Amino acid sequence: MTCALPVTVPVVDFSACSLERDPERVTAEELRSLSAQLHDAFTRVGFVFLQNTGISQSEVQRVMGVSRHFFSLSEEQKSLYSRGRYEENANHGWVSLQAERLNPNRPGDLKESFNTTLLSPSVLWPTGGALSDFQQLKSSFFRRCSALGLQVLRLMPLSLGLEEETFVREHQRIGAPGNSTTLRSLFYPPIDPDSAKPGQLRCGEHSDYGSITLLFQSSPGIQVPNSASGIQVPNSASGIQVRSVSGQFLQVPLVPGAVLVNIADLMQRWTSDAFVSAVHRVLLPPAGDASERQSLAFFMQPDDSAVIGCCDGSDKYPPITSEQYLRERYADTY
Ligand SMILES: O=C(O)CCC(=O)C(=O)O
Ligand SMILES: [Fe+2]
Repeated sequence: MTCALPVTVPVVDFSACSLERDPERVTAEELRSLSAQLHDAFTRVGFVFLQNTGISQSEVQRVMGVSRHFFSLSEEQKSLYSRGRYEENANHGWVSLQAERLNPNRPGDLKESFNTTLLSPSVLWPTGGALSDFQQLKSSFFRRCSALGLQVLRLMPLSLGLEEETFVREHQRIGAPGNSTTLRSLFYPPIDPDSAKPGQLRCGEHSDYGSITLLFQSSPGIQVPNSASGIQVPNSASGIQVRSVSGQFLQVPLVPGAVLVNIADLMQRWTSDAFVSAVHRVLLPPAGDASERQSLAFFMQPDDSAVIGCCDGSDKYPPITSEQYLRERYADTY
């Protein structure tokens, strides 16, 4: 019998491995303790809040601010930067409202987004006026998130009895062709719930695709399953789908200054289900709430050619390349 305890997302003090700290000065005991706290969160909930990471609230606000200016451009202007225009990586660029269904059984999500996947010189960036530092802010935030994400990926193997570089060595090409790690700015416009289609959400139920995701939110909205012990993992050819048996969700609070980190599907496969890639979603605002919402998600993805098997040596999931897995998931979404 499973006992469905209500879940809260743990909050962990990350100062020992903050980007501000000299990595040479971190003690083995600090690494062990942080790794154990991540292990607890990732096995029970799949989500954790990290405080004192070195990424400041003002940095986050600047990136959200410049993103907001971009979203206020006309459709015609934004379409110059549409997703799908680069051969080096199809994911880079702007995605319009309702173009994506993260839950393929629902109408298109009521969100717009801008994906930064490539930092290469071929990229056309919006410029001028309020967007003059768009490229600089996005590129530098991308690099900061990458540095933080790699710190987390370096801590994770320790608690699993694996070698420190196990996950990091498959993330060598972040920001370059051959890796699809993406910084995504999301904009959820104000909604009149009466005009939404039946079943339509801001962001439908889904799990993320890659290794881990870092999330920064302007206001609460994201929901996770409210019961960890009811999680089941059907093993299907097209990928993992994690659901809480109860089907109920918990509203994640906002922890000011903290980064929400979650496990994604390829990491769940990699760890033979030790770490949980939990389904999450963003509902429409309640009736009468005309506020907009923004978030920044940094989706870390192993290099395209990385072959993800099970690191415990089991054959619970067949090996799959990072690129193949991502391609299958995009096919479900668009
Ligand atoms: O905007 C959010 O808070 C979450 C978005 C999300 O889960 C996603 O884009 O994968
Ligand atoms: Fe997500």
